[in-house]
Amino acid sequence: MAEAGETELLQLRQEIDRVDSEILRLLSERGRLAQRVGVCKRAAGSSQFYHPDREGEILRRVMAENPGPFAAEQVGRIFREIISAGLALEQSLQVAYLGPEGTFSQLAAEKQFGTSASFVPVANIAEIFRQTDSGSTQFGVVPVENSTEGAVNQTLDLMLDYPLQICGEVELRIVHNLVASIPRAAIRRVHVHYQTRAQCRQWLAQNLPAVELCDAPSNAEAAQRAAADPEGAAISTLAAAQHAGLELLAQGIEDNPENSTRFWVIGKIATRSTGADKTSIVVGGAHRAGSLHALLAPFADAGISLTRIESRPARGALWQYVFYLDFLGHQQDPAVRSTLLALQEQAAFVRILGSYPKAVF
Ligand SMILES: O=C(O)C(=O)C[C@]1(C(=O)O)C=C[C@@H](O)C=C1
Repeated sequence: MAEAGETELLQLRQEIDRVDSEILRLLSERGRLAQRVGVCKRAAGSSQFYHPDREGEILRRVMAENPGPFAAEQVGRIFREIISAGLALEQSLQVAYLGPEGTFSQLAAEKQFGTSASFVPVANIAEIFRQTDSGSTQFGVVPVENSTEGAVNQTLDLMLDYPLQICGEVELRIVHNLVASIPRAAIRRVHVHYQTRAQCRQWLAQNLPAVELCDAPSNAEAAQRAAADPEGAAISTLAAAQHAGLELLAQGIEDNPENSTRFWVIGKIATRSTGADKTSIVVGGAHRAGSLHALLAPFADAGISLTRIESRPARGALWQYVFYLDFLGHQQDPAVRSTLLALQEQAAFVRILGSYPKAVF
């Protein structure tokens, strides 16, 4: 490198060192403030240290103020980590998710809580509800719907079995990767979870038409099986691939580049209104003509946007249904409160599953 260029490089690195020291000073200051918040809460007799509503407000604000050059989502992720590290000084949060390690559920849990929380992988969705209900973990992260595959019915049904509340929402882009410890030309088998296989069908047909596709019970297990198979590859997350000692051969092989999964955070806390919230409810209508229309009319009258409607068979009543509704707004907002009152007059039953800040990024 020319001498002038080298001098500039040295100067720029000195500037970066100076800025890093300043960032560190401010991080420490923020950490101490978070500790003082913890002291205040304890003095007030509160044991609730995690506030997804407050975190949502902070992330929205810094992302809106972001002057660049980083993308707003990157800024959001960095601040999520800072908050997570601060919260770990106040309290160690235990969060149950659908394991094993390296699943999309783990990525979703980390996206919501940052990596300083303690994550507990469990074997199935029902176990996430059990652990959270019994207090073994304070929170759980459960999948609700995939943009390609639709609703996760088990999660919807379990919401009715437990007195837990939805206190957060996570949206995760689902990126699939071909991973292996052998070169692409040597692949004879691909270990893959059936949902992942459905989401990568075209790519597999075009790029690996001759390989055998072997069913695996999860993306993480697919990676483990590929690691033990001298002619095998897997489709998995990068985290699971790393865990299994596999290398990335092709990234982003899902057929639909918008492929996403939505998760709910379940727990025993209520959040306050932040101005950017959603509410989820379950309603059962009378078994008569026009009853669905009657259930939806109060929302239309109040100008409240429904973001999702899902029906499930009602238990113990043949050919009757309950409806899961998600809509914008918080149950503390006056318009939502009066709409819920109007709805209660129409419906056989209404259960509010929770109001929570909308996914921020
Ligand atoms: O404001 C609070 O209640 C805090 O505990 C501080 C803080 C933060 O770091 O900003 C930490 C954890 C909460 O989930 C929300 C915010």
